[in-house]
Amino acid sequence: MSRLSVRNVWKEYPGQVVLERLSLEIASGEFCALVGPSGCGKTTFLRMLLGEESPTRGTIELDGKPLVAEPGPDRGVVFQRYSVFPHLTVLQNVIIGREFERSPFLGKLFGAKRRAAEEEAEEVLNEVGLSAHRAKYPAELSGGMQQRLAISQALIRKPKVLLLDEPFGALDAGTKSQMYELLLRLWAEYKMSIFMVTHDLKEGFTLATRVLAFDKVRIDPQAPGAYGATVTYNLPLEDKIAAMAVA
Ligand SMILES: Nc1ncnc2c1ncn2[C@@H]1O[C@H](COP(=O)(O)OP(=O)(O)OP(=O)(O)O)[C@@H](O)[C@H]1O
Repeated sequence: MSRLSVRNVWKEYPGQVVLERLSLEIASGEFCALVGPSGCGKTTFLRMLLGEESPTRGTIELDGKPLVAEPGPDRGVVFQRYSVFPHLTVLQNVIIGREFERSPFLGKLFGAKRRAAEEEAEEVLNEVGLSAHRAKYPAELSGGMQQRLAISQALIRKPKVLLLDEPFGALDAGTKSQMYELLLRLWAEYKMSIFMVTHDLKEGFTLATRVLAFDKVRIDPQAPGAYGATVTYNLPLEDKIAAMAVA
């Protein structure tokens, strides 16, 4: 389960209100697309969900519990630019996703735990179609393959919530549509909630069960930082939600 409650959340940086009066109730397992003009705080919202940033005011709860102020294993994240480590092989890159989760300070796993992590990594690579490339380094992979690797790093932690920041922005159209199929399959299989920032409205409507549009409703031309953005449209895509309930 991963029900998200956002209650009257504000996020301010010195001299700038980024987000204001944000209130949302998102059911477990939904796929939300976050859209809106550049700089309106979509990434900031994702970073609050990840625990990298805290709200200045208001509360965010996951399954009725306040989000802890640091990234937890229940949340995985994938950015537009590949977050993979260039000096590690594909397999090692996935295992490290597990190592960071288990012991963020000590890192390495040994013995039976290491073997179990290797097996899990092999399984995830199989899911995303990268098994045959397990011994390669990221530089030897295409952009789409690198993004599949980044998704694998997040998936090995079996997150309840997957956060995606324009994950397909750098990919060509053909690779994108393959990635859409993969992501929808993984979403159904892992039963995660997904929050995905995208600049591509069509992508949002294709993939998501709910589109959240961020924008400013108040603007003071003399003081551009005085007001923040909020969710101006919260559009449930009823047919997709119905399909999700059946699956
Ligand atoms: N750590 C920070 N300190 C100060 N200001 C910040 C910080 N992080 C973000 N901001 C500001 O918050 C605003 C929103 O940034 P954010 O990256 O969330 O927007 P966005 O909607 O994701 O933009 P884009 O679509 O261009 O990626 C920007 O004006 C940015 O400069």
